[in-house]
Amino acid sequence: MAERTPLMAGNWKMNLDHHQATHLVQKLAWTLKDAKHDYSSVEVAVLVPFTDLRSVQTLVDADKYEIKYGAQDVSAHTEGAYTGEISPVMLAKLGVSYVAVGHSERREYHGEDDALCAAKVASAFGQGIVPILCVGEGLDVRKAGEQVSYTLAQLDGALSGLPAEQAAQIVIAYEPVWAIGTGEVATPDDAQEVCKAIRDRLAELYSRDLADGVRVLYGGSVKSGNVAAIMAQPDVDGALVGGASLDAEEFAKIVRFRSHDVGL
Ligand SMILES: O=C(CO)COP(=O)(O)O
Repeated sequence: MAERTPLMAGNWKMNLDHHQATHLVQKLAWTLKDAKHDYSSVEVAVLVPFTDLRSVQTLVDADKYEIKYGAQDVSAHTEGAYTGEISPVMLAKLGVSYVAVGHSERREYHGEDDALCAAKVASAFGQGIVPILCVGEGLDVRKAGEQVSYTLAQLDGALSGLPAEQAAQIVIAYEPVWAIGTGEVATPDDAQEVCKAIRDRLAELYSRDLADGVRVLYGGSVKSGNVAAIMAQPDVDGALVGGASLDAEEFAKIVRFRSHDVGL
């Protein structure tokens, strides 16, 4: 099986202005440095508000931090009369590595559908930015036991037409909507069930080899106290962390999930 470097990505959502962003990234970098964190063993990224990106870029470049950064959304277009949107070209100029696409809050509050997600995935890749495609079911779907088919339909829709070279780079985040910001974390088995189904679908759509190289993250109320059990699942390759990523020490503990077992 291909080696997959775990990715811990903090999704700040609409929190922290550019001053606060600088403080948090600095504190995170120092905390991880003190702990001698090896970024090649667990990759670290923060997905920040657009208005924070330039400040975060300046800091990361100046201090040569290994923390990656990204945005929380991207336009499906590269330029033109799209008031309020942000082009992937602009994001690429700011050195972003990742962009979230299709977060459930975008789907719910902005009516984003799978076709738009597919366009945004293509738009990000067009500028060399890796999309973190978010999928996951709501509570009604979970109660009906249809979480796998529902999530795979979202996956199929957003990957529609995506060439294998790009699919090989994508990151998928399984975020059950009922576990987001609710404190109700999916059990490790719940996370594994859908993350495995996502990987199996990638194998069907592309190849087993490709699927084995794609990172599938879990998101939804991840904290330092529950991350190790979730990461122990074979098909979970990291976490997309909301609330807990706003606290540098807590997020650093999540990044260092492997050290918890040995009490480091
Ligand atoms: O939506 C999420 C990350 O994208 C999860 O948010 P919480 O970690 O706050 O539940």
